[in-house]
Amino acid sequence: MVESRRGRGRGGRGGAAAAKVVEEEEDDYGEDIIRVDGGMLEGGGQLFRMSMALTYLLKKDCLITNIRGKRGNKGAGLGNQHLTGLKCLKQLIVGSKVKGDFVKSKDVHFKPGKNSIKRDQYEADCKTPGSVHLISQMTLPCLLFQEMPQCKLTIKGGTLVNNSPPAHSYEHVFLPMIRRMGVGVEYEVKKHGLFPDIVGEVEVTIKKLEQQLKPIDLVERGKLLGCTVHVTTTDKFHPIYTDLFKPQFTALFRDKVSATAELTIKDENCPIKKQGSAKVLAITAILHFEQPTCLQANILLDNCDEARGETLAKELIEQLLLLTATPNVCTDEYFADQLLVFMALAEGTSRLTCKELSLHAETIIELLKQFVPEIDIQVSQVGEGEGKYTMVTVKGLGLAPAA
Ligand SMILES: Nc1ncnc2c1ncn2[C@@H]1O[C@H](COP(=O)(O)OP(=O)(O)OP(=O)(O)O)[C@@H](O)[C@H]1O
Repeated sequence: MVESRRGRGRGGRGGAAAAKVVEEEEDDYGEDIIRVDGGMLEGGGQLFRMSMALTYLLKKDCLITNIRGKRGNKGAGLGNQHLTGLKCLKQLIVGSKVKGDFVKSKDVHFKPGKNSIKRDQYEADCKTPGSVHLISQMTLPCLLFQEMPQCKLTIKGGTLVNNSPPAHSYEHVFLPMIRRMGVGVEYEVKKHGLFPDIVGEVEVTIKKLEQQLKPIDLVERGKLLGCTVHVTTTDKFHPIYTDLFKPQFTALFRDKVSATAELTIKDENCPIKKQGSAKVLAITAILHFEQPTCLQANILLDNCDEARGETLAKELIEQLLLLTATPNVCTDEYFADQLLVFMALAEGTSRLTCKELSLHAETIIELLKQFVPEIDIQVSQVGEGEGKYTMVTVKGLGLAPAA
């Protein structure tokens, strides 16, 4: 819940820890502070990251308590990746202030004030394979509203790690979608980062917006044109890809998904130089449609053994079948939540369709409403029975670029 200082008692719902922060910083709180319960709905890292990004974008200080409150006692509080993102944002926004920026911290008070992003480069180092794309999730929307013409972020961490966008989906599905909205972004994987001990590196260069973001309309996809499958493995699993996976996938794809769509399988093995103990097999399948839009499914196995490789193609095909079963679904469950913030910032009305709204997406919608109570976001169900899907319509705020 977001309430102004006046609207609530001392300490608020964050419990004892939150009360401590409040007491320590009594004088720091303005009328406009947004208070977020970091354990609401999905209650994980994404809620923290987007709270911090919206704090800068909407120029409202934020106190987030109970960070990652749904991750249980062991997981709660800031992890390495979340902290690296926060420090990156703090450094980029010259003059901003932050309290609670340490590992395991459950409360963070972030005060960008009226300060803006004035650095044209920064290196964020996770020191572990924490997801570089999740650090980018927090920083990229902010960097659109920077003072410099562009900013080059070097992010060190994981590029193919579980529960986060894998490199190929990020590059070939997510970035093209936001480019359509006017985002100027270049992305390059310098080295893949893998669980448990290979720290990789990407370079993301983001251009300052010259005009407001354009809305996007992702409600029709048209004919399936083709499927690209990116297979990345550490050396040991190369034979699975060549001898077993490729023919199996080809057969299943032709049989069940489309007999005419073109199938391209890309061996992405080369960029991985084995340095640690990682035994990763990462497969991302991207379906390309006419309109244009892309749907993706991915599988990532840390600690893969050869027997597991045999069932992978079938698992991936199941995911692709689910994605293609409902006509007009244009985003998968993951990228729907990641697009919402851009839609909210754009000038005009954006729409997206997905099979079902994920809890991550519901959480972002709730967070946006907390930051901007008057924002107009409608969620509706379209169709019936098996063909039913969800449409989200967002009337964007039309945030103006930095002067
Ligand atoms: N397989 C996937 N493909 C694409 N995006 C993904 C995938 N898995 C997760 N994501 C996206 O990554 C983000 C994960 O957010 P989440 O809060 O779960 O992560 P986190 O920072 O690791 O925190 P926590 O450890 O608290 O879960 C979401 O935006 C989600 O949509």
